[in-house]
Amino acid sequence: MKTYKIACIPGDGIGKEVVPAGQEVLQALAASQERFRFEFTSFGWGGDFYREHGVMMPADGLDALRGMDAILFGSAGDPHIPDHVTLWGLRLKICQGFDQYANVRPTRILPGIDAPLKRCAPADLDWVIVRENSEGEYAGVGGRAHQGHPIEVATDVSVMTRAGVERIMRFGFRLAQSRPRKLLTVVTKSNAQRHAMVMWDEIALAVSREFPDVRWEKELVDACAARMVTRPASLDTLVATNLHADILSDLAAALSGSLGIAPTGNIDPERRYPSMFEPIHGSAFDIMGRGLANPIGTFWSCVMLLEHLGETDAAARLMAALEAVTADPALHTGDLGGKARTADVTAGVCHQLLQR
Ligand SMILES: NC(=O)c1ccc[n+]([C@@H]2O[C@H](COP(=O)([O-])OP(=O)(O)OC[C@H]3O[C@@H](n4cnc5c(N)ncnc54)[C@H](O)[C@@H]3O)[C@@H](O)[C@H]2O)c1
Ligand SMILES: O=C(O)[C@H](O)[C@@H](O)C(=O)O
Ligand SMILES: [K+]
Ligand SMILES: [Mn+2]
Repeated sequence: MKTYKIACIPGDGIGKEVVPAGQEVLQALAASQERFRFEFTSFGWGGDFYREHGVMMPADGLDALRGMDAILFGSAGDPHIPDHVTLWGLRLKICQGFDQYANVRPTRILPGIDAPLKRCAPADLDWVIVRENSEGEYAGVGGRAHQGHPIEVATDVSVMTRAGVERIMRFGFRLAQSRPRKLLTVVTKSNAQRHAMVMWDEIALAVSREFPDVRWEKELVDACAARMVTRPASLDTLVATNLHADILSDLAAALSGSLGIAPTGNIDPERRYPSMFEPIHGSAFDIMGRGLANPIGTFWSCVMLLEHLGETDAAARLMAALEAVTADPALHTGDLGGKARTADVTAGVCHQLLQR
């Protein structure tokens, strides 16, 4: 029997609730078959670790993760620590440290979910957003000087490299090619941002020639946001910069019913390092510590984790189990208008796994 080594990093806020739930579901899945088992190692990094040690994770923390087959992550974000300290000290340290340059964010309206768009049938919304995950607006380049003085200056410089754009475009085209519609929307802002985004467009055109069977188009990000609402069925696979895709993917999640449902893979396509899977949401300060968080986004991220490991049958079983649970309104959490608790949804998915 194969053993997969999984690092669990709950982090902060509801991450501490949804990651153990994800672990429980993965354990139930493992127990139901004889092909593989999991060896989980949990890391108590995040805001509490920061209060004790002054850093979100140890300086050599990446070394502890290096030999893992995958990472299951919760959220970085603590009400008492500045958001840029928590995000950069944990999530981005891992994503950038392991060069997980492709952030993949599928969105669908799952069975039983009452999505907010009245003219959008479930079949009309089936997207995958590919987020550039290593550079751009998140390059971390910039600075502040003369703090507090009238002449204070601050910059956040977006940095795009040819190598970085080429590899994410190729990833986007390849993903579009693997989906039935073979349609890619390249999200841009090359009207206003006249240097890097123009290079982004040029590289899209060059890479498109390697994929003659993929239909592709350019769309400005503001128009793309509107189109997601007005013509959802016209979209399929999208590729966008780090920040554009961050925003569009929260919109996509909301249009599919809730931020609590949506999954992410932070993928190193070359498999030099472990990839990291997490719900797209954050710490949810308003509901944390109360057992109210929707764990479905984490479970769907576990499906992506299994797919990444090549366990496609197990992934399909888990997806079917969580779709059976979303189909039952009695198992909807508050974000979906229901009264169920994290533990009810988790038990529901584990119960479904026993029947499949
Ligand atoms: N990947 C990450 O680690 C990550 C992602 C997003 C935000 N953050 C951090 O989290 C903190 C809070 O950020 P925010 O408020 O902008 O976004 P958020 O995603 O934490 O919450 C936004 C809203 O969605 C709701 N929500 C989110 N997930 C839910 C779930 N599973 N079930 C039910 N409701 C859910 C919350 O209750 C809140 O009302 C900040 O520190 C931010 O930097 C971290
Ligand atoms: O980009 C961000 O702000 C964070 O990555 C978070 O919002 C996310 O989407 O993971
Ligand atoms: K998250
Ligand atoms: Mn985000």
